[in-house]
Amino acid sequence: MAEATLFVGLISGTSVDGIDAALVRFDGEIPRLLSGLTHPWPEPLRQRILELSQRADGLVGLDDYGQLDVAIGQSFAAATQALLKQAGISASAVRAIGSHGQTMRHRPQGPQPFTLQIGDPAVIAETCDIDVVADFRRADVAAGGQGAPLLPILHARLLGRSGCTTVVANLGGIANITIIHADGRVQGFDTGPANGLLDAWFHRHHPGHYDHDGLFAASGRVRQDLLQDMLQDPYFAAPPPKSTGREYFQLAWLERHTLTGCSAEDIQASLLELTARSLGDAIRAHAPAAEQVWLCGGGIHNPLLVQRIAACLPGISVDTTAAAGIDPDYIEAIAFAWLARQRLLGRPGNLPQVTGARGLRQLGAIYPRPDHFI
Ligand SMILES: Nc1ncnc2c1ncn2[C@@H]1O[C@H](COP(=O)(O)OP(=O)(O)OP(=O)(O)O)[C@@H](O)[C@H]1O
Ligand SMILES: CC(=O)N[C@H]1[C@@H]2OC[C@@H](O2)[C@@H](O)[C@@H]1O[C@H](C)C(=O)O
Repeated sequence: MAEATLFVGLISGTSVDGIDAALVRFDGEIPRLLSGLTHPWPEPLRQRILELSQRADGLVGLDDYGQLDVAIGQSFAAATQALLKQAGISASAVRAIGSHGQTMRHRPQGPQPFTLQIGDPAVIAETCDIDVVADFRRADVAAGGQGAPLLPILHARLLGRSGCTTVVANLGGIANITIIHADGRVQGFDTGPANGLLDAWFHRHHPGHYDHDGLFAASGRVRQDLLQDMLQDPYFAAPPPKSTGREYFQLAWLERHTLTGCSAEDIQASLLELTARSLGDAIRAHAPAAEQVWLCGGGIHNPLLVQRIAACLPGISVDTTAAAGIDPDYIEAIAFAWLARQRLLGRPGNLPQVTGARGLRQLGAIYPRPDHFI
């Protein structure tokens, strides 16, 4: 029997801007995006996620936690149904859904390291009548890894070019890079904050979720004293493997620096420059031979951010992955479809040299659809 080739990938990232859903067909090993959409969060649910995922004390009642897990699962199911309707595809044509869920906490260090992605996969399987693979990060963390970033393995397969050092930079809530060295070696880590901090500062001063086209940042000027102070954070110079999240790079982090005398727009400009500088510094330090940088993630729609990143990387060609035929807005959702397929085929999904895990691991747990006994 021919192998079923349609998969759905779902993720809500650290920007919590919406649920990205991708319908993916595999031509052999290569995933092709057939249809994609970003399903909006109900606003109260989005606010709740943002509040809890950044709360320093992490306090949440068990009832609250359980309900949030189910509510997020219901929204992920609704995203899938909207995607299949848009594509004119029935649930029975889809082999499986790979659901990343919503990251609420990421603490891969310490005596009990953990990473927490929620959005009840059983609810998604039951509602959509499709097998679900979820909880992709835990096995890597249990094996001593960071559990993130997970995309480097796919970035390397899709965008690696032998003889050319290539970097893929994702501008999400957090920024992360994959380095594919000319000899094929792959590295990857989170470089620091991106849209999460930009969105939070913007939203404190304006209605709306983000600084559209970077106009607010463009109206301010970069405060070098503040920028240099922020760049002193030990995260930036720490060696990989490393990963971070919104529980660290958030407004409380910004407010630990001296902001007196800085206007709101100066701080927006300085945060944007921090994103560009920390990314550029990481690329120059870890990929000095880089010739090509491919950008993806929501930050590519911020022209000022893209311009500042290119300015931090003189002599390197900087383009979005669209120029390589990969939709920069859906590469993460495509990756979770790909990871679900890896799991069903019994293949590993992590790259130990990236995450620091003790070895290759199958990632994700399977939640079968109602009539599927396996
Ligand atoms: N026109 C625009 N101008 C400025 N910023 C934009 C624009 N469009 C999108 N963005 C930014 O992109 C963000 C969404 O990015 P993205 O969807 O990659 O985040 P994410 O999936 O949560 O990220 P990740 O999981 O990688 O952390 C928005 O919150 C916003 O900051
Ligand atoms: C714990 C977690 O959700 N990490 C995300 C986050 O968003 C960007 C960056 O930080 C990256 O490390 C990761 O997401 C992508 C999908 C990854 O694992 O490659």
